[in-house]
Amino acid sequence: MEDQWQRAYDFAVEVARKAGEEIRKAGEREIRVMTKSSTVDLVTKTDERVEKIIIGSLTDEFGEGTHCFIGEESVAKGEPCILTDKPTWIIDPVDGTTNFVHGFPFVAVSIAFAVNKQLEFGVVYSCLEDKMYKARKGKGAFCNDQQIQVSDVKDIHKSIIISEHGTDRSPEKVTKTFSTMQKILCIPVHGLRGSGTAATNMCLVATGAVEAFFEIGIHCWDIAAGAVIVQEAGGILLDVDGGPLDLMSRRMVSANNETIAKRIIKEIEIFPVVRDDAPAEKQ
Ligand SMILES: O=P(O)(O)OC(CO)CO
Ligand SMILES: [Mg+2]
Repeated sequence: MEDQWQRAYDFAVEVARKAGEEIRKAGEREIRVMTKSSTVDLVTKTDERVEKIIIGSLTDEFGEGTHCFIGEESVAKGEPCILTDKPTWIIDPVDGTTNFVHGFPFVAVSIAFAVNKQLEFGVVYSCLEDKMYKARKGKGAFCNDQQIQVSDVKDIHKSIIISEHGTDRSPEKVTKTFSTMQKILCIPVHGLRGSGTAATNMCLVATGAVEAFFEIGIHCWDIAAGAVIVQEAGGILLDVDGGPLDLMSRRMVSANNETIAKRIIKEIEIFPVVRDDAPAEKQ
């Protein structure tokens, strides 16, 4: 049924906007910061509250038990992170929590929807910029209702690449991350950037502001919505080894085209990360 999920898509946009308003208001008050996997992996009451608002709104709309949820803060509290064939919402209530805490102006709500393990649509609301990015499979990608498209640059020397440092600060991983960045910078490319939110980074690929975003260590909720947006804007998604993207692998290259993606992949120093869907004892 072609339009089966249109209501869900439209509702996701409404919910993302409501969540973004909550984040904006919360940013005007004092923010109490807690930590998760390390002292630089930050979380706030706003992350937890906004995730509850999103899941609560979706449950009220679509009924208890009809849809599954993978939410960053629910998983942090022990909920499973397994993608099944059932209709599943993949949610990051506050992507860019560190930015939110510091008032660095890129913070996004990321909501994706998958059925039979295939992403149907994605919504990223960059709430401090008031930019609503959305895309539904086969229907194009939009920012504030204007259709968006990736850049047509094929020459890596004329590109801007985005990446992040992540929250794992073990010296081996930081060394590999910086070594990759150094090699890419010295190709040379026009520039290296990082907005501090994976969801926004992917939207920047989708609008053509940058040619590629890659990262090892991101989670499925950081990239699921952005993945649909990049693809619908004409871009591609790959694993850092050049294979197909695996949403649960915590590794991703998103790019405007294969030429740029493959050139970046040549320079990426891969390090191991624990999959999002690994059993709890391996996390
Ligand atoms: O701010 P969050 O949701 O922890 O996400 C980070 C990466 O995990 C930025 O994308
Ligand atoms: Mg995130």
